[in-house]
Formats: sequence, C-alpha cells, structure tokens
Amino acid sequence: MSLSEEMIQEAQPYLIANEKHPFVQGIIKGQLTPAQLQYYDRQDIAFEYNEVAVITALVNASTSTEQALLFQKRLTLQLSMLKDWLKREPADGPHDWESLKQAPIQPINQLYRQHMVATIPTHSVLQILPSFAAGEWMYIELGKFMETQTRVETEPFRSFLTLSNQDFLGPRGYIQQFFDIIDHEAQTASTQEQQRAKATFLKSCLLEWYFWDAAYKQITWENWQTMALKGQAGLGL
Ligand SMILES: Cc1ncc(CO)c(N)n1
Repeated sequence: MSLSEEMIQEAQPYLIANEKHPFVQGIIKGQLTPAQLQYYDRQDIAFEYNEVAVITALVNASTSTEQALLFQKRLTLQLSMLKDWLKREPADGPHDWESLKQAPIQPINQLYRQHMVATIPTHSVLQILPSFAAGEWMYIELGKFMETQTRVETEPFRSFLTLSNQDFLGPRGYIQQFFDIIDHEAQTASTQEQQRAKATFLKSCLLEWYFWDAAYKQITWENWQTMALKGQAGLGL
C-alpha cells in the first residue's frame, strides 16, 4: 500500500466524525444560526489566506519544475477563490480586506494554522504537502457525502460543501496529483519521515473536526478568557 493510500485509509474514522459533526449536519438541515455561519466565514477566509503561505512554501520546496508549476496553478486558484469570496457581502456586515485583516484569529484556527506553517521550515514537500492536502481531501470527501444526503436547498446552506469546481476532482484533479506527489517523494524518504508525514495528515483531519466544532460553539479567546478567569471548567474542548 502506498503512503497516500495509508493516509486515506487511516483518515476514514476522521472523515466519518466530520460527517457526523453537528455543524456539518446543520448545513444539511439548514439549522445553523447567523452567528455560527458568520464565525465560520470569518475564520475560514483567514484560514485560507494562511494556506497561501503554505502553498507558496510548496512552490519553493518543489523537487521538479512540474511540481512547482502545479503548486503555482493551485496558488492562483486559491487567490481567485478568495477574491470571489471577498466580493460576496453577507447580510450581517461587509467582509472587505481591511476588516478581514483585523478579524482576530480564534484559538482552534490558530492551532490549525500553526500546525500547517510549522511544516514550512522542513523545506520538504513530503512534510509540507500533507498538512494542506488533508483539508482539501476532507472537503472533497465531505462534498461527496453531501451528494448522498437530502439537504436544504436554500442559501447559504446550498452552496456549502458543494463540489462545484471540477479542477479538484478526477485522476488529473489537484487532490490526486497531490497524493501522487506524496507517493513519489515517499520513495526516497526514510520510514520515519514517511510516518511523520502521515501523522501530519491525520492531525490536519482531526483539526478539521475541531474547526467545525469551534464554529458550532463559537469558541473565542474572549470566552476562553472569561471561563478561565471565572475559575470555571473549560468550554467543552
Ligand atoms: C478549515 C478548512 N479546511 C479546508 C478547507 C478547504 O480548502 C477550508 N476551506 N477550510
């Protein structure tokens, strides 16, 4: 079994847990509050800007021109998706570049972002790519899961986790090419390096679950602070 096949196999319990999370179930049933949706929206745009740094690092660490060009193409797609996202004005306030840059990065988002950028100093595609590819894989698999569900057809729920961009799918889609690169890089890596790459992939899958959870519970530094200073037990984390 290839390293990417091992990653996918061991990530199955995380995928099921993500499918069952009340935030994902809330998208299916159209049962999320505007505050929960707004929290997700703000945190996820900031998360995706952080991915720009990770994809840029992949361009730098590439071991072939083909890799560099693939990551560069994915980087362009990331920036154009973010441009479209910023143009959408939610009913409860604008999210322009300025206000976005000032939006605080909340605890779980910070943890996940740092988990990803911590791989950058390795300068190794095998170590950096799984941190990023896991989230992409999770959203693609959740998109497939959504297609099996009878879901609410009104916005903003309808477009959530919808597989609209075909560039991600199929044998020449981004995710398969990323897995092929992981397997190619694994051929010249030690067992320890391979295990480390897999652990990074699985940790990203776990943090995907916590990202939904943070939005569902609207976990902020402020409510963490309140709980801590009141001497109460933590906020269900
Ligand atoms: C938290 C998170 N993970 C993955 C994706 C997919 O790009 C996303 N938008 N947000």
